[in-house]
Amino acid sequence: MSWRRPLGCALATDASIPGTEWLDPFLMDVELCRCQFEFLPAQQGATQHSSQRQSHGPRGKAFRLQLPLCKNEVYFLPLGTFYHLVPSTLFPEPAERTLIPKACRKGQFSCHFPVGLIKAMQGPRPVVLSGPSGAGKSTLLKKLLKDYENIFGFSVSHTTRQPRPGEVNGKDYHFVTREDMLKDVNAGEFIEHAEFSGNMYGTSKAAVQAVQAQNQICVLDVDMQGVKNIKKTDLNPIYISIQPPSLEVLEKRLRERQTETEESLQKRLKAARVDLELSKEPGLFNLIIINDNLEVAYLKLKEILAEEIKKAQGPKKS
Ligand SMILES: Nc1nc2c(ncn2[C@@H]2O[C@H](COP(=O)(O)OP(=O)(O)O)[C@@H](O)[C@H]2O)c(=O)[nH]1
Ligand SMILES: Nc1ncnc2c1ncn2[C@@H]1O[C@H](COP(=O)(O)OP(=O)(O)O)[C@@H](O)[C@H]1O
Repeated sequence: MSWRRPLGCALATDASIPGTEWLDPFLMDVELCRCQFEFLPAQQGATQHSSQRQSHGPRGKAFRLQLPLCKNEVYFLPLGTFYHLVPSTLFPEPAERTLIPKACRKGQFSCHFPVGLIKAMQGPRPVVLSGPSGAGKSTLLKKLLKDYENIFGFSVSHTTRQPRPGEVNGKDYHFVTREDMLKDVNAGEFIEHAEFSGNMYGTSKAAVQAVQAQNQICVLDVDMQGVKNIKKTDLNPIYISIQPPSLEVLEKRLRERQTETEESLQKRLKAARVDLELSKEPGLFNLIIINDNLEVAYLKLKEILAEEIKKAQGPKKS
């Protein structure tokens, strides 16, 4: 077989739940944490892979396990007499995925997992890039997406602002009317949304899921309101603020970019002052990068993301 043995782990479940006694309770001496989970039929999942939609033998469809703590799906893998819980990123060919016994497909289970495994299953964390307009977020992001094409994926936001020359609908943004965006916001389709410089911006659930379904590190470019709102979700990203060396430099860059009217430029500068002030809040960002020299800033960005990049690259196939 072409896959590596995943982190060894079996499950201990509540003996009170019928049908789970086959799960091996050998987790006697590992560090444990407890969490609730639920089996969901694959077709109800928001982040299905096409392979999951296939039928997997006489007992029906493959089932995925959605753990509140985990971004990745996980599967049961029978190894000998034990059932091992493994993240889908480590999984072999779809045909080798196992089926979960019928009795376990419904309801809530209480399980014990080794903390290390939970961490492994969480996969790479998303990344939030924030900072004043004109600080260099898009420039750094584009470099990252180019150098790590299959590792990072951009969460394409919605906005009501007009496209700039060269911007592509569906790639840079989903350009929408305020009416449409409000409708979708009210329908609960957004993780967060904000008003910036007279326009609406927002991250849809679908935008993040589209990236995560590819097992890529999801990168979000959001303003300060976005940062605060994402903090209230369970996305658990790494927060990075990209900042200019000074407001004067910021103004110069924005003017030279030639994308703004005098009015929108002034609005951006005003927002930048507030942004820089708010970003001083301790703990708000994991890292603040002063983008003076682009190459130096890019190196710092890669440095803080090194661990996530390694996780996303996954174990070497043997
Ligand atoms: N909250 C939030 N802010 C966003 C989103 N997308 C973009 N922004 C922010 O909106 C602001 C304006 O973006 P944009 O009009 O593209 O101008 P630019 O940042 O100067 O290129 C920037 O601070 C972005 O980080 C989003 O989905 N949510
Ligand atoms: N380190 C830098 N030195 C000089 N110019 C820069 C640097 N970083 C970005 N720029 C330029 O500044 C402008 C604003 O950068 P951009 O990436 O569009 O910012 P943001 O996405 O944060 O609004 C762009 O014209 C970009 O080419």
